[in-house]
Amino acid sequence: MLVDGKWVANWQPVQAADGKGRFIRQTSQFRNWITPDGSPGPTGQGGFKAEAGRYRLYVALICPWASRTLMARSLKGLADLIPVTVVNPTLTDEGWQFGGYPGADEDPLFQSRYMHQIYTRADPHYSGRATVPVLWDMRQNVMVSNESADILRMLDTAFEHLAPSAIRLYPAEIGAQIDALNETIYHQLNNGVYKAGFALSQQAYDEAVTGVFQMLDQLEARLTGDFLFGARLTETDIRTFVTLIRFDAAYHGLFKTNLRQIADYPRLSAYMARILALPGVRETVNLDHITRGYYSIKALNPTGIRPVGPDHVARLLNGLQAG
Ligand SMILES: N[C@@H](CCC(=O)N[C@@H](CS)C(=O)NCC(=O)O)C(=O)O
Repeated sequence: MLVDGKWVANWQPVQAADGKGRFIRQTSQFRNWITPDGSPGPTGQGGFKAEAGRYRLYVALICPWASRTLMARSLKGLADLIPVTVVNPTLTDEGWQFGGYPGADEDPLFQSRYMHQIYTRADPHYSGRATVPVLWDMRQNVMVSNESADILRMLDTAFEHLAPSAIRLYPAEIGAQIDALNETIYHQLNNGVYKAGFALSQQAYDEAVTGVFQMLDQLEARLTGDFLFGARLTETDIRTFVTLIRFDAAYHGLFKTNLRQIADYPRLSAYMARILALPGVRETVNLDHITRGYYSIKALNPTGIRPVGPDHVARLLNGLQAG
């Protein structure tokens, strides 16, 4: 991580835990919003007007939080307006690295070697982890946001006048319900799998894994329609999908969330395939980056050996053309 702009200690997945060995995820620090006219958003500073080609999204294809934003970018038809840079999936001692792997990009803006250099460019005294996603303003050379939940929301509304879209990921009239379901899914599932995988005690693991499967059971029961809120796709579906698609291939083995697989849940499996088949979604999923990335986390898998299966995820993805 960075302390006062300097990289300290080799990269470790867990830098913070509570007294009971529970993994604590850090809070994002760059919280500005792009808006249609550059007026300030709910947090941070103003001055980030929606413009074609002005902003760049830095992502890792292994990362569910980054993939949320990639999916929103695709589904909202913003691919031509917001270019993307993909980091190398392998976690190094200095965190995310650019280039050097099929499907990974060099940093086109500053030729940085590591993602942490983007953070010190944004703030020479930054202290914290150098996470993805990062939304970067190429006009002012500043970081707009490193919080995927906020980026999802701004992509939903800010560019509407430049790229009108029939999809509304956060319809105001069900906003409160979306917020409430997001919250539970985040704690029990999205971050729940990480809490299981990065637990430093049996108790912390037991608590986390119980939450994960309670959530999956609840979602299986809830899914009587196409999506979690019935016929329309919302951001909650995106936030759920990114965890489901990684589950059998990575979390089930590496994070020990192995009571069941998603393949054991008929409705969740059909739901995952339904979302995957939406235009532009398949292209945001790269199974090679996902397995390579997770199984490169040395603290959990010192040899870096990547398991061969399960092959049902690959079959599902290959059935929908390679990406
Ligand atoms: N709250 C952030 C979390 C992002 C995050 O934790 N990303 C992980 C990858 S999945 C990361 O970049 N980790 C690198 C690190 O922790 O050093 C968000 O949702 O945008």
